[in-house]
Amino acid sequence: MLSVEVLEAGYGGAQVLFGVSMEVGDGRLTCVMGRDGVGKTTLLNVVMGVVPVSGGSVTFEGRPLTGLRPDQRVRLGIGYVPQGHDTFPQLSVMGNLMVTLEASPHKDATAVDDALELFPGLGPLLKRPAGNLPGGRQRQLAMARALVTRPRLLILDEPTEGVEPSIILEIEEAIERLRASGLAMLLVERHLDLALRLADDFVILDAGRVVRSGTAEELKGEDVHRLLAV
Ligand SMILES: Nc1ncnc2c1ncn2[C@@H]1O[C@H](COP(=O)(O)OP(=O)(O)OP(=O)(O)O)[C@@H](O)[C@H]1O
Repeated sequence: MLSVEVLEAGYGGAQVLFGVSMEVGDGRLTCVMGRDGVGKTTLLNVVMGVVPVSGGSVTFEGRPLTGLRPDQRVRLGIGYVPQGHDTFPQLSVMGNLMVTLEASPHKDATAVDDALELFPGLGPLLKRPAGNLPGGRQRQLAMARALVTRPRLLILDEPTEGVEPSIILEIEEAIERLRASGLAMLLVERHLDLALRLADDFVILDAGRVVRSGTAEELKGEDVHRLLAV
């Protein structure tokens, strides 16, 4: 579904990713892990076209993404939930979802119902300005917005970072349900226990290079903690 090959990327003269190759298979969840600053977010931003590549390629469903803008990648079927609160803070929860629906290629309102069904905690908050919601609810809204576009690949950058424990559970459940529905996902997650519960496949980065990759089963016997410890 998503194929990254021998990717080189960075910011100006500062190279961050060195020959990174990885895949997300149909209906599979691939988790990218690694210490702070190893290039996880940069990898996601390259897939979305936010950071340009200086070498290698990114292919989605057999189509090279080179030269496509982020919004064009969304239209092709890639949903992206970046780190932090990716919502329109002044708009209500429903307003956030409707704006996204209007910008989506399909304009099928049942996509809003489906997204809200996945996050029942948002139901009583539909009229509240997004910027006034607790952090975890904002994160759920950002995920709901990405889902309204009906992506075939969903990219999540640390969806549980800074989120209240009770809402972390809800987010984990939502990711499990999306996985059961067959949605392919690319996830950056720093909590190894959570990642091991959710992921089919792993990619571990260190200093911009892939140092381990494989299925969750293959990785269980390895000393993964060593690669993630600060
Ligand atoms: N916009 C930017 N301009 C210049 N350098 C950047 C920019 N964004 C990130 N970097 C640098 O690129 C490197 C990789 O950062 P990146 O955010 O991809 O790491 P990460 O693995 O996602 O870490 P974290 O979990 O801390 O976000 C770091 O050295 C960082 O300082």
